[in-house]
Order: sequence, then C-alpha cells, then structure tokens
Amino acid sequence: MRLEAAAIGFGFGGGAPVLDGVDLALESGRILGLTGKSGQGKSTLGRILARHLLPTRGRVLIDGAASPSTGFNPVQLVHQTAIFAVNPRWKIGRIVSEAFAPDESLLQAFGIRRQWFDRFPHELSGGELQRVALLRALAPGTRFLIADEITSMLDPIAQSEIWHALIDVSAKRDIGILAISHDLALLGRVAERTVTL
Ligand SMILES: Nc1ncnc2c1ncn2[C@@H]1O[C@H](COP(=O)(O)OP(=O)(O)OP(=O)(O)O)[C@@H](O)[C@H]1O
Repeated sequence: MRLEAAAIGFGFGGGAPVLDGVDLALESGRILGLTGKSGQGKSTLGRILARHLLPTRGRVLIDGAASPSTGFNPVQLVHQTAIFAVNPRWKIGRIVSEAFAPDESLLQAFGIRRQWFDRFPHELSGGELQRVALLRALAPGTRFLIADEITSMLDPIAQSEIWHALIDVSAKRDIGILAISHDLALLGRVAERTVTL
C-alpha cells in the first residue's frame, strides 16, 4: 500500500500557508524520515496525513484513492506528549484495550508491564506512557503510523528499545512509518531515507 500527500496546501485560519504544494509518499513496510526546520510544518503535515486536519489544497490518497473518512483510521498518529492523547480518567488497562486486545508478544516488544494496567496515566513515567500510546496505535487495522517526535523526550535506552520494537512491527506487519524528527542521527539509524520539508 502507498500513503500519498499530493500537492498539499494548508494555512491555519486562512492565514499564510504553512504548507504550499507538498508531495510525499510512504510505502507499506518502509520507514521514511521527515525532518526540517522548526515551524516548517512537519507536524501539520503529519496531522493532515492522519486526517486530523483537512488540507486547504491537495489530497491525501491511499493506493490512489481518497483515504476513508469513516471507520477505523488506517493512518494512526502518535506525537511527543502521550499524556495529551489519553483519557486521564481511564486506567492503563482500559486505554490499552480501547482499540484491540494486544497479545503478550506485542506487550513484551514494547516493554509494557501488566502491573501498569491498574494505574492512571499520571502514575506512569513519560516513557512508559509513550509505549502505551504506541501500542494502542498499532491495532490490527493500522497500515501506516505517523511517529511525530515520539522519542525526543526519552533517554537513549528507551529511545533505542522503542525504535527496535517499531522496526520489528513495521517489517512483520508491513506497516509504513513516517518518522518525524530533528534528530538526524536517529533518522539515520531507523529510516531508509529521509526527506527535508
Ligand atoms: N493551531 C494552530 N494555529 C495557528 N498556527 C499554528 C497552529 N499549529 C501550528 N501553527 C503554526 O504552523 C507552523 C507549523 O507548525 P508545525 O508544528 O507543523 O511545525 P513543525 O515543523 O512540526 O515544528 P517543530 O519542528 O518546531 O515541531 C508554525 O509556524 C506554527 O506556529
């Protein structure tokens, strides 16, 4: 499968364009890096690809067709601060099983412990919660993952463990990953190719 941004244009509130004619293509099972200066529109493009925002111009296509606007979103987005992406009143067990029931091997691959399940999000560290957010995004229907600075707040060991698990999942389940980061060394390790916005 192929996720494509075709001639995407976007401006917040009708203001000056943040994105102006951007093209990008992500293939199943591949990891593509996306970098660029701060404020250049990387996160905005990620949100458009995941249909969290509608572009002002251009189209997001999956295998040449408009991406579905109802049902499970095959393009999942995870960003830097997982705490804003989860319901603070739900315990981790409920958050983890919101989209699907992950098997033991996936829990292990992401270093997720069952004893966390009875805690609330604020009772986990940032890195632990980020693992939970990633796991939740990897439901069976996920075909593409937009990973927006997902490990930039984490220590090098956590960063390496998470990316190992993601590289493995991408290969085994043929999931395409867009790795958005300022860290060119990280992108050099995880992505086959990096484009600059
Ligand atoms: N909700 C919003 N309303 C108005 N402007 C916004 C909004 N969100 C982002 N912007 C602006 O859009 C531009 C692009 O932001 P975006 O977060 O996509 O950039 P980025 O390349 O991901 O930046 P960084 O590398 O710093 O994370 C910035 O100038 C930002 O100030």
